[in-house]
Amino acid sequence: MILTVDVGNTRIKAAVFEGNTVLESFVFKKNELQEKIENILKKFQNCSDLVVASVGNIEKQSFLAFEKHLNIHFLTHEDIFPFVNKYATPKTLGIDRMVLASGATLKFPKQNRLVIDAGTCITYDFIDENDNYLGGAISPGLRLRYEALHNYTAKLPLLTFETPELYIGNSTAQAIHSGVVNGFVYEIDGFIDEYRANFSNFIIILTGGDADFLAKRLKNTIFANSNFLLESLNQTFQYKIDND
Ligand SMILES: Nc1ncnc2c1ncn2[C@@H]1O[C@H](COP(=O)(O)OP(=O)(O)O)[C@@H](O)[C@H]1O
Ligand SMILES: CC(C)(COP(=O)(O)O)[C@@H](O)C(=O)NCCC(=O)O
Ligand SMILES: [K+]
Repeated sequence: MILTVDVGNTRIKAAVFEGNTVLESFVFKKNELQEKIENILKKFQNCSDLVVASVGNIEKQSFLAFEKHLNIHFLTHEDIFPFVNKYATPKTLGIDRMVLASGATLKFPKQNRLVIDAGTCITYDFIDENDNYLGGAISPGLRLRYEALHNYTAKLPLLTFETPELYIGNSTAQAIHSGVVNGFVYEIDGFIDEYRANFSNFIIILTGGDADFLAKRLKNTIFANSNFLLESLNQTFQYKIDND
């Protein structure tokens, strides 16, 4: 059994795998890390390895207390990945994006792949059919857009997500919901159209905290898998064992 942990900038996601099957998945806050992992390990005592990808401000030290129970693998750029990294600044590429690219490469061989992760940020990652990781884009995620409008203006309230009634927002609240939510959806559809115009034989993977919401609203039909990062962590770990 493998325990995978994804430390994002908003939340921590974790899942226990037996082979390729998810036995249980968890979502929690950063200040709950120690307690939640302890509980998971109490419940799943056969976990042999803990595999972590962290882009949040949680470092390897936070997991060392669990070393008496299982092996800790804190993924870094030095690990082995199944793609050729063509990013001009490979050392600053987010480890979450590397794991997503790795999962897409292993799960969908010999085709162009676009991974869209709608989390704190939206990240776009493109791996071509020859397994070259080319890069993509980073933009503010849904919640971050609401917060940015509030934090960097004098008059805009902090709203929580609501589906806009129209694209012509007829009040401050409706204008914000239209700008944030419709803007978010238009952006992603726009990027997908751009990739489609340039690449054929091409798969899109949508994941992250806003994936399910998005899948219903995008004009492009996409299959959403909110566990894709955790599944990719599990697969990246298997790949590391097989190739080290
Ligand atoms: N309970 C929740 N807490 C925070 N964000 C949530 C929650 N449920 C859904 N979301 C959405 O998930 C997005 C953050 O995604 P998530 O995958 O948790 O981010 P990260 O991987 O960067 O930590 C936010 O834009 C927000 O709209
Ligand atoms: C872009 C990110 C902040 C996304 O983080 P997330 O939304 O998953 O919490 C993260 O992948 C990161 O810190 N990247 C480093 C810069 C780069 O990938 O080029
Ligand atoms: K992301």
